[in-house]
Amino acid sequence: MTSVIVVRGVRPLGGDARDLVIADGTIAAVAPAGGGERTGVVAEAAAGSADGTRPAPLVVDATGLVALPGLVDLHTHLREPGREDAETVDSGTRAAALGGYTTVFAMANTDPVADTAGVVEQVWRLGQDAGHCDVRPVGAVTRGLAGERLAELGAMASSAAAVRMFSDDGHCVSDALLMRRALEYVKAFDGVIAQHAEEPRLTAGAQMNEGAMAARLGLPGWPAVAEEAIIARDALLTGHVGSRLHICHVSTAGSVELIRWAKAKGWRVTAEVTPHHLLLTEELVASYDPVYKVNPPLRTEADTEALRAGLADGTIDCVATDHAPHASEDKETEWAAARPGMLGLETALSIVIQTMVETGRLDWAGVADRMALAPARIGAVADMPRDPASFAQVGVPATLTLLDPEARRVIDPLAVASRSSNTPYGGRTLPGAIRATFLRGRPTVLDGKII
Ligand SMILES: NC(=O)N[C@@H](CC(=O)O)C(=O)O
Ligand SMILES: [Zn+2]
Ligand SMILES: [Zn+2]
Repeated sequence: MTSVIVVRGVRPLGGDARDLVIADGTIAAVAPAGGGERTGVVAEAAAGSADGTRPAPLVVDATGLVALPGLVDLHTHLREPGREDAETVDSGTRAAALGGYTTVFAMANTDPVADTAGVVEQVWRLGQDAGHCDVRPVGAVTRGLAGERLAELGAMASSAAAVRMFSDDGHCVSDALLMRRALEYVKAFDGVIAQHAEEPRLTAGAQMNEGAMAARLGLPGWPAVAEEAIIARDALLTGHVGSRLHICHVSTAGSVELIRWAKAKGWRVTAEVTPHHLLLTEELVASYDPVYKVNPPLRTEADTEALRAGLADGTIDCVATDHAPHASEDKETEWAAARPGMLGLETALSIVIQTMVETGRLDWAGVADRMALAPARIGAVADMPRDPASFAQVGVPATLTLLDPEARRVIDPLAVASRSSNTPYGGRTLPGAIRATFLRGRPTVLDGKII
């Protein structure tokens, strides 16, 4: 039996209202809102069939909602295997679907580390079993994230998980020769190395952004140059070997300049920025509340401005959450002992609306590009259209999310889908709310709730 869904009155990328008919996972018909009743396409779908061979469809009233392509997160920590008390593949992908995501890339810093075909296949299967969104495992670059010997990159690439992105995230691949070898290795299958850019000698003992604020608070500083030195080095390396480099969680104005320079050279460098680095600044550290402790650290207002400008002009290709759940015993402690990292999946789109849409820096097509199309290209996600408009056209897989742009919601850390509660937005009122998410025609979220 074919399952049919009729989405009424939705505005793809904020444009004119449309009725969409979804059948067998793909978009089967698109008509001006209400117009399909006259031409019969939507009316026929909405009626089901009299003889019962086709069931009455699910009708979703999407009046006033904006449709975007299903969001893609290149940087999620799902914590399984190893720290299932903080997050599981199931709980993390529920959070993802509720945030409008249909694909997440699961970082390799689990226990055991995702450095073999066995572990990446396990994570990939857990994602399939949970069914809330596609899970694409990221493989470790080095064995055990130890930075000494390359992991089994080829075996992970040819495994069922078909790994294309490799990262030691949490750690920097600081050895230049190892980084060069990794870049060379992944060229064979057009893979990409995602670098956590942090020169470890320059950040030993660091607790927050280096500068006047750190001096005032008496906390050891994490200088911008520790990030920028690695970006410059790796851009040169990737240019030299002709491979693909992706920079994780870019956090400084100087990094944006370096990436602009590398792209002008024609080198294959891409970059992501997190929602929290677009919005939050180091002033929050004055509270000594570890919910604001993150790596790289929150920076200055000038940095957030440069990051917003870089994302707007495409120097920074995409937004990635760096969703980093931590159990309360690892977070609710004194600043120096707390683990770095914050939740992101359920609030990312809201923060992008606040920092990029409401400020006039991106329209909905721009949001679709930076949160879905560009990350899909970087991570080699199949089935993503090449231009923002075509995700809601006849014949394409119905992988999309419906957003109420007028909604306002107050974030309650205890009411999130994630197993952890370390959101930095607790008590804040954020714009926008996801009402529904569809993965290849199957609803994963309806009425703002997990299916
Ligand atoms: N961002 C963080 O502060 N923490 C991440 C690791 C990382 O992204 O570097 C984590 O795994 O908790
Ligand atoms: Zn990192
Ligand atoms: Zn991370």
